[in-house]
This record gives sequence, structure tokens and C-alpha cells, in this order.
Amino acid sequence: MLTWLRPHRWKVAASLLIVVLTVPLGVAGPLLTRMVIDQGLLRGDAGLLTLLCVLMVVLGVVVSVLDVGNVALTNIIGQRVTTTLRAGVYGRAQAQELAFYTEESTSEVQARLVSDIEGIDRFVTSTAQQALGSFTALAASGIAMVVLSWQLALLSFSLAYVLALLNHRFARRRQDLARQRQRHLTSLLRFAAEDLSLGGIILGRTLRRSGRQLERFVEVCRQLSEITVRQRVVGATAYVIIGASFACVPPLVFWAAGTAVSGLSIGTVIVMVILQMQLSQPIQSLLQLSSSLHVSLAKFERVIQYLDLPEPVRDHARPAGGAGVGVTLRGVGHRYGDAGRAVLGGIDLDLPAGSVTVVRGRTGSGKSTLGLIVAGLLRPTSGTVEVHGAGGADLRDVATIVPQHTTLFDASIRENLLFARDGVTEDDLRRVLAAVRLDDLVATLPQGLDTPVGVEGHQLSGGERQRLAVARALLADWRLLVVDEVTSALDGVTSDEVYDALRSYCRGRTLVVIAHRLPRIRPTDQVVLVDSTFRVENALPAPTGR
Ligand SMILES: Nc1ncnc2c1ncn2[C@@H]1O[C@H](COP(=O)(O)OP(=O)(O)OP(=O)(O)O)[C@@H](O)[C@H]1O
Repeated sequence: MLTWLRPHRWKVAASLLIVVLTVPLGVAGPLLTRMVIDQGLLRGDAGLLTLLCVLMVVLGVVVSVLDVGNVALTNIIGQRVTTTLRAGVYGRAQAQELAFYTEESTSEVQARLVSDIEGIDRFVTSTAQQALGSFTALAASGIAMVVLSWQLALLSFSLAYVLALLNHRFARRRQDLARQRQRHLTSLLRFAAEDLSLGGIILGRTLRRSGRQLERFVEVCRQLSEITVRQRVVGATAYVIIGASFACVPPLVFWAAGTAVSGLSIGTVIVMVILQMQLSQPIQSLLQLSSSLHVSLAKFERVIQYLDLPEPVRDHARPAGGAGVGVTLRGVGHRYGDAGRAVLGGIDLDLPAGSVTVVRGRTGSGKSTLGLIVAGLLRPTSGTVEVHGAGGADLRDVATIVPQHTTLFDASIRENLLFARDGVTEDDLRRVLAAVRLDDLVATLPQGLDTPVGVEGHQLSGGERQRLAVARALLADWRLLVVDEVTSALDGVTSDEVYDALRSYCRGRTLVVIAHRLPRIRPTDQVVLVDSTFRVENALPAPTGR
């Protein structure tokens, strides 16, 4: 936390200064009250009484102004810290290797980004601020009590210590429950996201499992509510025990003042009881805050787990587009996970710059895996991948892939296309739409390029979605393009047209086409069969020059 607070050190220092200033002001209040009673009221000194009362009012105003200033400062600090945390968690999650996204559910990432960081936000802006306020009040009342009667002060502090121990036990339990609650909350988010998506609804209805989906969801809600109740009851029990213990304090003070401790003025005894009552408030709130702290710790843990993820994959600078690059694979093999079976093995393949390579093979043979390796997104578990003619750039800097499962944003056609790169012109848009044969469709849409595509592009047909994704990739700066089954939803004629247009668009750059429905093969194409035995059916000369 200190690291997170470092950029805001001056604000933190100002906030601490206010706290420090509040302590003497807090001590002055009760001492003034004693003077009002003993010297102003009991001795009947009207002049002194007026002066003391004016002082009390001024003191109250100053303390309030400082309070508001402190709230503003701590909130500014808190909000900046949470923004930094959100950016940190997002950045770390975004930079992980592909395996991370196949193992971690989206809801897990969302829960950390939203509810966990919100918990930390509450801690930094309100819990920490309250704790600071309570500490100040406690310090002020404590010092005033010691000044008035150290014996009675000792009595109060001993009781507070016992209560703190008791509270600690309750707080541990609440931290455990908070961890369980976060896990259930993540499942709830996952079911809601999966089941209430278009795909989830169709799945539920067509398999007649909507009831089962609801049951599953209700079961998680039930477990979540059970844990929430337990968490709150544990918290309330601690609070009630502590509150009840404090109710015993005033009689104890009266009794001690009348018997064990002698020589106290009436003003001192009255102010002691007021202070006792004042003291109970910050102590109770601090004890409660220590429980909230344990809940927050569970959230800190989850957020820090993400911030501690391995060093991010560096953000690759995109060199401006140029001629195609060549790629050489030697002895390349891949195995998903440590114990997984080998998907690919011993592949030797040359992709000359500016060539077209068609990858075919049975389903599940590893074509997409090969595509990801060639695009530099997946590091093979064995063998080497070299890029030629890229001027020292990494494969990831120069390659782009249109994966089998396309991702479209819930935005207009134009916004989806503009995501590819900055500085796209209307002419660029027209050219890529023509290349994927989407120009005719866009011309018939009343809103044209500004037509929304809906959630995950569901307002478009499957084939239109695929072609829009290809058009977007074409707009990017790349020197090697991998397209993975991008015409699987198209009829044969349109599929051929799209591939022909792709070839002309990519001329001079390197193209890898993964397809079940093969494009029209030309004599210059290299055809690769991914099988149990990897075969290059129509090899091109190996690329030369780095
Ligand atoms: N992330 C992953 N984790 C574990 N196994 C995986 C992963 N991705 C793919 N596989 C497995 O690797 C094998 C090859 O998958 P891949 O997607 O490369 O095949 P493909 O030839 O493209 O298949 P299709 O033609 O059906 O798209 C499959 O058996 C698949 O189950």
C-alpha cells in the first residue's frame, strides 16, 4: 500500500498533519468543559464563562472545517489509488500468455476488477479515513483522560484491550467468510454471463435445460445469501458484545470515583463520564473497522494475486507495414499444459515472404495451434520459429491473425473497423469492405457503416460476422496474415470470391489460409497437410535473408 500511496505523498502528509492538529484540539475541548463547570458555573464568573463558551464554539468550527478537508483529501487519494489498481490489474491480465485466458474465467477477472477493487476503494476512502478519525478521537480523549485522572484512564484502557482481543477472534472468522463470499459471487457472475447470453439462452431452450440453468443460479444465490448472513451475524455479534461491555463503563467510573479514587472535582467526574462515552464511540468503530479490515484483506489478497502475475508480455510496437516477411519453423512441436498430449510435433516448414500457404487437415489435427504459432501468439513447447526480413522485429510485431472465433464489439460496423488502427480513412474502409464482399450489404443498410452489429455481432449473419472480422484485420498494419476458417459460414461461391479478393489485397505480403473448405489452389501456393504426420504437399523454396 505504501508503494501505491507514494505518488500521493504530499496529500497523505497534509491529511496526517490535519490529524495531528486535531489531537490537541480534541484534548482542549474536555479541558474547557471542566473549566466551564468548575470555574465558570460553580464560581459564578460570568466574564470567564462567556470567554470559555466563545472559545468552545470557535474550537467546534475549526475541528469541523479540518474534518471536511480531511474527508476531501482521503477521498482524492483513495480514488487515485483505485484507478491505479484497476489499470494495474487490467494491464497484468491483458498481458498474460494465451493459456491464462483458457484457464481463468472472464467472471474471475471481472470480479477482481469491479467488486474486489471496490472493496479496496471503500477501505482506502472510507475505512482508512474513519480509522484515522477514530484514532484521533481516541488519542484526544485518551490524553484528556490521563490528564484528568490516570487511574480511571487505566481502567478504561484495560477494558478496551480485552475487547480488542475478543474482536480479533471475530474478525478472523469474518475474513474467512469474506473469501468464501467472493468465490460464490464469481460463480454467480459466471452463470449470469454464460446463461443470459444469446448462446446460453438458445442452449437452454433447445436442450430444454432453462430450468436447470435457473436451478444452478438459484443454488449459488442461496449459498451466497447463507454466507452473507453468517458474515453479518458474526459482525453484529461482535458489535453487540462490545456495545454491551461499554454500557457497564459509566457505573464503573462513578463507583471508582466514589470509592477507590479520591480527590476528584465534580467537573472532573462529569467530564470523565462524557469522555468515557466519547471514547466508546471511536473504540467501537475501530473494533468494527478492524473487522472490515479483515474483509478488505481478503479482497487485497485477490487483487494482489493478479498484480503479482508473471512479468507481462511486452507491448509490441507495430512497425509500419511493408513487404511480406518469411518464417521458418524447425522441429516445432506443441503440448498444451504440462501433462497434455502433444498436438503438433517435429514440424519443419518454410513460409517464404509474399507466399500463400494453405493449411488443411482433419478437425482437431492442430491447424489452429499451428496458426497461433505462426502468428507469434503461442510459443511452441519445442523447436524454433524464426522470422526473416522483418528488420529484427519480433513475429508478433508483424503478424496478424483472424481467429476461428471472431470477436466483434457491441458497436457500429464503423467503430469495429476503426479499432484496427489509427488514421483509417473512408477510402480504406471502402477498400476492405469490397475485399471481403461486404460493400453490397453495407450499401443496403439504412444506417450504412453506422449500423450497430449488436452484442458479439449477433445482429449480423455468421458469414457477415466472419467477413467483418477479416476486413478489420486487413486494415491493420501487418506483413504476415493468418486467417483461420474465416469462410466456414459462407456459401462456396462467396467463399471463393473472398479468398480471391484476399489474395489480391495481400499481394506482396505473406498469407496463411487455414481452411476445411479449400480456396482455389494456384500453382504458386504451398499446401500443407496437418496430420499425424505433418506433410508439405507443395513446397516453396525456403526463405532467405534475415
Ligand atoms: N487451449 C487448449 N488447451 C488444451 N488443449 C487444446 C487447447 N486448444 C486446442 N487444444 C487441443 O489441441 C488439439 C488441436 O486443436 P486445434 O484447435 O489446433 O485443431 P484444429 O485442427 O484447428 O481443429 P478444427 O479443425 O476443429 O478447428 C485438439 O485436440 C484440442 O482439443
